[in-house]
Amino acid sequence: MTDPLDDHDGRDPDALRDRAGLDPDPRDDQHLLIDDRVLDRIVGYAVEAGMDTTTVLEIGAGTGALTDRLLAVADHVVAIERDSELAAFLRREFVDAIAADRLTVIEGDALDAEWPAYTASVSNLPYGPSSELLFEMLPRGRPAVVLVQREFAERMAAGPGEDEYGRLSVTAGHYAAVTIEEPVPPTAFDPQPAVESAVVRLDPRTPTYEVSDDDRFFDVVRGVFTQRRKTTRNAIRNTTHITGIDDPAAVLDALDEEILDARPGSLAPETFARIARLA
Ligand SMILES: C[S@@+](CC[C@H](N)C(=O)[O-])C[C@H]1O[C@@H](n2cnc3c(N)ncnc32)[C@H](O)[C@@H]1O
Repeated sequence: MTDPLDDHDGRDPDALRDRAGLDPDPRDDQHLLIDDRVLDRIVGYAVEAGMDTTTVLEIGAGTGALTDRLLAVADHVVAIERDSELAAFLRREFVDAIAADRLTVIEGDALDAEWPAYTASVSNLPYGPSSELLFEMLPRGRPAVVLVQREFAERMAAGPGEDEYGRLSVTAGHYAAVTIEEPVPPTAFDPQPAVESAVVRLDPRTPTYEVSDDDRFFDVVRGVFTQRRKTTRNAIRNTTHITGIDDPAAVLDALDEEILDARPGSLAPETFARIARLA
């Protein structure tokens, strides 16, 4: 990978943490990324993928180690941070970038705050709400590079037949191609999380299948995967209260035996779309 931050002498993450003078609290999902190389590579993945960096949204800016590197490649960065002391620190630390109208700091919960229009999102997401935040992000159709728990990343990126394949894979894949760029060990953070993390790239795409109604499609995926150990035939029969399928017999009649005998974990997203259309 070429290094888009080659000429950028990034702020040292340890020095940022010391200047902020706060003890990051894991109960508030505060795991600061302190490995310079990982920080640089996260930004590198966005640049290499050709993401439009006119306005980059960062959720959970912490002490600004990633924000600093984003400012080196973006025209404008919007950083949302829930912790009021960290938001105040960011405003002090990046006073020049704010004055130059290159950085906006929004203090608040990213699940409640109004998000600005943005061209790409690059974030070390808070673990607790990462799923909700991603599903806020994905329908907006903007590319993203996010750091999330590795197990979560693997479930998002999995394909049919893989152990991790499930509702999360089909739903995320409906909006974007999901690529795991690299695993990140707990030692890259302060304080260290209990689990491994991974950097994930999300490239928005239009699905190769058609659904008449996204919500109906997601209900079918959710319902059928609640019975992942059953055959698809039984999963469709048993979950009409979730899928909203009015006439399961008609849906079963229209599907091939091969699909009906298979477990939900081996069905391609196209097949879920077909079931949703039949429903
Ligand atoms: C994993 S840390 C990342 C910090 C920094 N970006 C870094 O990479 O070192 C997540 C940050 O998100 C903040 N945070 C947690 N929940 C949040 C929420 N719901 N909305 C906005 N920020 C949140 C935490 O205070 C913390 O600063």
